[in-house]
Amino acid sequence: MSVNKEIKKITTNTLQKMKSSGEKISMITAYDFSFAKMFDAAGIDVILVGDSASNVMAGHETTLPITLDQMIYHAQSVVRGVDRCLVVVDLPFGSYQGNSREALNSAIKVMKETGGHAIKLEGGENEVESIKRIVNSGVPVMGHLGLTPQSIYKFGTYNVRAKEAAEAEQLKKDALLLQEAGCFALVLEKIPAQLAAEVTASLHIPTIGIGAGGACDGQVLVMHDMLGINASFKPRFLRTYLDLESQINGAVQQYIADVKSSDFPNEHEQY
Ligand SMILES: Nc1nc(=O)c2c([nH]1)NC[C@@H]1CN(c3ccc(C(=O)N[C@@H](CCC(=O)O)C(=O)O)cc3)CN21
Ligand SMILES: CC(C)C(=O)C(=O)O
Ligand SMILES: [Mg+2]
Repeated sequence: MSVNKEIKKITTNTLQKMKSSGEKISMITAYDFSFAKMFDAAGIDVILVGDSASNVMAGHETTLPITLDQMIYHAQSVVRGVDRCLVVVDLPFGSYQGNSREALNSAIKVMKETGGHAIKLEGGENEVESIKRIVNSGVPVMGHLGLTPQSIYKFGTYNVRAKEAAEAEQLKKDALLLQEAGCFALVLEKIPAQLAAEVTASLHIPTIGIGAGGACDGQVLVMHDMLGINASFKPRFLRTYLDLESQINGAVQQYIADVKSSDFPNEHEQY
C-alpha cells in the first residue's frame, strides 16, 4: 500500500464519470503481485482477477474447476501490487449460483480476505436477487453477459452469442435488469458490435467489452493473450501487443546455452 496521498485511486464512481465524459476504460486481467504492480504503474484503470486463472495459471481446459479459496489467493497477491487501480475479483463457478445467501457469503469472503474492491459474477435475470443482496451489503458488483464461460457446457461452444433476435432481446433485458439490481458496470463478451452499441447506449452504467466492438465504454483482455504468451489462442477479437512466448523461449534457450558452455556465471557474477 502506498503512503503517497497524491495518488488518485480509481473507484466505481470514477468509472461512472469516465462513461459520462467519454473517456474509455482500460481493464486487464492479473493473477499475481508482480504483473499487477506493472499494470498499475503503467496506468491501467481496472485489474480483473479473472477466473481465467483456471486456464492460464492452473492449465485447466475451462474456468469451472477453480475454487473460491484459489481465487482469493490470486486476489490477495494482486491487491499487494496495486496502489491506484480498481481491483475486481471474479466469483468462481459454484460459489454463487446456489442461492443469494451463498452468493452473499462468497462476496463477503472475497472482500474480507483479499482487500479487493468489487466482485464480478456471470449471468442475467437468474442472478438479480443475489446481485441485489450483495450490493445491499455494500459490495460493488460487476455483471457479465454474452459469452459466459462458466456455462460452457450449457452452450457447447465459445461462438459469438446473441446473434439471433430472441437471444439479443433477452440480453438487452438482462442488461437493464442488472443495472436496476445495482451493478456498477457490465462485461459484454463476444456479442455482435451492433448489439453491444445498443446496450451501451441504453445504460447509464459503463460496459466493458471483450469481442463486443468499439462502442463499449471500455475494453478488457486476458493478460497472457495480449502479451502473446498464449500463442495458440487467436480469436478475432484479440490484439497482441508483444510476442512474449517467443521472447521468453529465446531468453531461456540463451540461458541454457550459457550454462551448458560454462559462459554463465563469469568472474563478475560470483563471490
Ligand atoms: N486465455 C484466456 N483468454 C480468455 O479470453 C478467456 C480465458 N482464457 N478463459 C475464460 C474465458 C473463455 N473465453 C473465451 C474462450 C474462447 C473464445 C474463442 O473465441 N474461441 C475460439 C472460437 C470459438 C470456437 O470455435 O469454439 C477461437 O477462435 O479461439 C473466446 C473467449 C474468454 N476467457
Ligand atoms: C475474460 C474476462 C472478462 C474474464 O471474465 C476472465 O478473465 O475470467
Ligand atoms: Mg471470468
